[in-house]
Amino acid sequence: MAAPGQPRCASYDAIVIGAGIQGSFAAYHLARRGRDTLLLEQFFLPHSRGSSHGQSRITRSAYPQEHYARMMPHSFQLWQQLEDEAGTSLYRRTGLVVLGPPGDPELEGYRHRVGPDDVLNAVTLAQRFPGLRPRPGEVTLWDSTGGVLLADRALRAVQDAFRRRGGTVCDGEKVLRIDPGAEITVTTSTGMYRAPRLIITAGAWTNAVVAPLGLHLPLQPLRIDVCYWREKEPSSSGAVTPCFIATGLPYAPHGIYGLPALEYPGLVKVCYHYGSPTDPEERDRTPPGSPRPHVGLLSNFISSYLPGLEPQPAVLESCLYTVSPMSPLPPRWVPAVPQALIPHPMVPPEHPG
Ligand SMILES: Cc1cc2nc3c(=O)[nH]c(=O)nc-3n(C[C@H](O)[C@H](O)[C@H](O)COP(=O)(O)OP(=O)(O)OC[C@H]3O[C@@H](n4cnc5c(N)ncnc54)[C@H](O)[C@@H]3O)c2cc1C
Ligand SMILES: O=C(O)[C@@H]1CCCC=N1
Repeated sequence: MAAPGQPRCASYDAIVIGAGIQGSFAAYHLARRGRDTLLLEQFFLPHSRGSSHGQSRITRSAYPQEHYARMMPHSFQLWQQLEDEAGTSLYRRTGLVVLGPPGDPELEGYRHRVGPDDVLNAVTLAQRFPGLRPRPGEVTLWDSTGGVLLADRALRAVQDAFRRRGGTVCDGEKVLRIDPGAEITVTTSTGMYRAPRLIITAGAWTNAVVAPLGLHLPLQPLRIDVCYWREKEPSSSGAVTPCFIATGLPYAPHGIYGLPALEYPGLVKVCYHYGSPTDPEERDRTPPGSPRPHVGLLSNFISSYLPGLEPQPAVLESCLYTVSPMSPLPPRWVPAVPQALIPHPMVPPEHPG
């Protein structure tokens, strides 16, 4: 224990910066492999300042991106593993409808991820998702593995499982400095820690964390309007609609997605899959009356595709995306991360058998 007034300096096998879903799972899997791990978080947990808060996220198999699609079988196994360990359900299988104009590149990216029987005709769509009204000629695809991850519950579950496996969570501790070396030293607002391995999962604050190391990654934090829309007629009790993703909309080039009413009874979450550039520290400092252009395009969409919802949001919350350049990074791009920051070869991931 450090002398009074001096920061304590504890040593670990690994340190993870940022207790969002990425860092919390990284720490949990390190602890599963017997690594003595410290998970550092600047805000007291739980918090709603980053990207992982809220009740719901979509998960699915049908990603146009090959690397995501390839990960998903193992991802579903890992979710099941955590549900079994935590003794709670984290994934609600609702099915997912992807809709868009024939020939839309993103829709075609989905098409070859689903089977021929998963191209829905109007009758089948009406049975599975009665409130959704595609435009004439639009294609609707079905991903039966699509569903809702209970995000807040998942975050608690993985952090609790990490602690149960001997992991240390220090929240309300902001990382101020990283000194690379064979033993990396991490200095926070109240302590100093050392480990041979460091994982940085700081989300929208990543560049603020790595800047003192002379690093700047091409990342752009975005403020996301999280919108919930009231059902004009309460859906029959217990009825859970599928999730959906709408692509190829000229007025919404990044796509629109929706999840069934979960967080707030009678309110359906429908959001635009993009946002406004922001500083993570300024996300909620939008002057009253600031324009929210994405809410307007969502109202337009809802009036046409989801006429059972009131076309004005009943609840408006905020979240953060951190996006990298839309175009694939040139092959030569490798972050010039000091060697000391690159984790030593760890125990290979458990065979995803
Ligand atoms: C509205 C919205 C909807 C989404 N929908 C989906 C979806 O349906 N499906 C899906 O797969 N994904 C979805 N996502 C994306 C997903 O939520 C994010 O990719 C994920 O939550 C990112 O997690 P993270 O841990 O990287 O970031 P974060 O959750 O932001 O975690 C980073 C953490 O690092 C901490 N931190 C930063 N700096 C420091 C520091 N100096 N010291 C200590 N701690 C620090 C922060 O406080 C934060 O807690 C959505 C995101 C949003 C915002
Ligand atoms: O990729 C997904 O499934 C989701 C869709 C909603 C917003 C973010 N990601």
